[in-house]
Amino acid sequence: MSRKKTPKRKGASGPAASALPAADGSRPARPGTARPGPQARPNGPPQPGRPSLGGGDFYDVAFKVMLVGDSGVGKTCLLVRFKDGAFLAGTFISTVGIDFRNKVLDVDGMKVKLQIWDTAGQERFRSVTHAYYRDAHGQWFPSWWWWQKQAVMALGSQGAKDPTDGRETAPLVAQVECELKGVRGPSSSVSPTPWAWLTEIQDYAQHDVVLMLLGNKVDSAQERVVKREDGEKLAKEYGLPFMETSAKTGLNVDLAFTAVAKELKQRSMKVPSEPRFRLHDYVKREGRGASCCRP
Ligand SMILES: Nc1nc2c(ncn2[C@@H]2O[C@H](COP(=O)(O)OP(=O)(O)OP(=O)(O)O)[C@@H](O)[C@H]2O)c(=O)[nH]1
Ligand SMILES: [Mg+2]
Repeated sequence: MSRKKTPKRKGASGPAASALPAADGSRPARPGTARPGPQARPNGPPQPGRPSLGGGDFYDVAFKVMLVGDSGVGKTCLLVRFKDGAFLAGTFISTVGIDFRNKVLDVDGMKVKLQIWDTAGQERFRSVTHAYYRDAHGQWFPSWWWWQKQAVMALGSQGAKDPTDGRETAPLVAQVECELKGVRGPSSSVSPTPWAWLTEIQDYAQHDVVLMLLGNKVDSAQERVVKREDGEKLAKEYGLPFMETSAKTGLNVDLAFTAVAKELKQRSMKVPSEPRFRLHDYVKREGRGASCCRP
């Protein structure tokens, strides 16, 4: 789906590959600095005990999480809310290429590092995102603690208008319904077009990827066009856990990432004595309704 009036960063005509972080999470080398080769571990040579993020932030296990969805649905804002507890209000600056942030969570007494990749929703960056799905398998790091499992959080918007600047967007449910029915809408920026993300995840992500569907921007009752029940119904058709979130108010943001971290940890650890964690039940039980958290 194309977007109207998206301010572009100066000189950004496509993915600037040299400026993008490597799929293993390392940043491009500055001039005059050496870049670790693909076999280097992100935290240096293997050490007994817990690896560190560099700033004394130790963790037991690390996973890669990707945020995908159309441009403007709020991926960057969701990540900033989760990482820094803040909301990026004001002018919408569309992500160019891809970026990531790390956050370590305490999950049932274990330090779980999530390396969260914020992808660009714009069509012209699609091939960049595809490459990062593939590298999320972690073939570069044949280590037992690194990149064992992958998660993708697919975002849509529950509103028809961007409450920040009033631009129109096709809401999540309309778009996904188009995909379910195989309908191809007219190529207008507001008409729903098939939601290509689930097909893309099937094609490019790990076969046992942890998936979650998020309906973002539920903070504005006036702008909402998708009822929560409709989002839930749709997610059920795909067999996906579903949560409504708001990067603006913080509604369900920590919860969504925690749920994904719990599922990833359980799938990779398989501690027989631990009760089985059920992602669907957890989000259903713990998720809060939009009316609880007005800004
Ligand atoms: N009201 C409201 N606005 C939001 C929310 N999340 C994001 N926005 C606004 O929506 C616009 C787009 O947000 P971004 O996070 O930059 O969107 P994105 O999905 O990263 O877009 P791309 O980088 O182009 O893929 C910005 O103007 C945000 O302020 C939300 O939960 N509520
Ligand atoms: Mg973005």
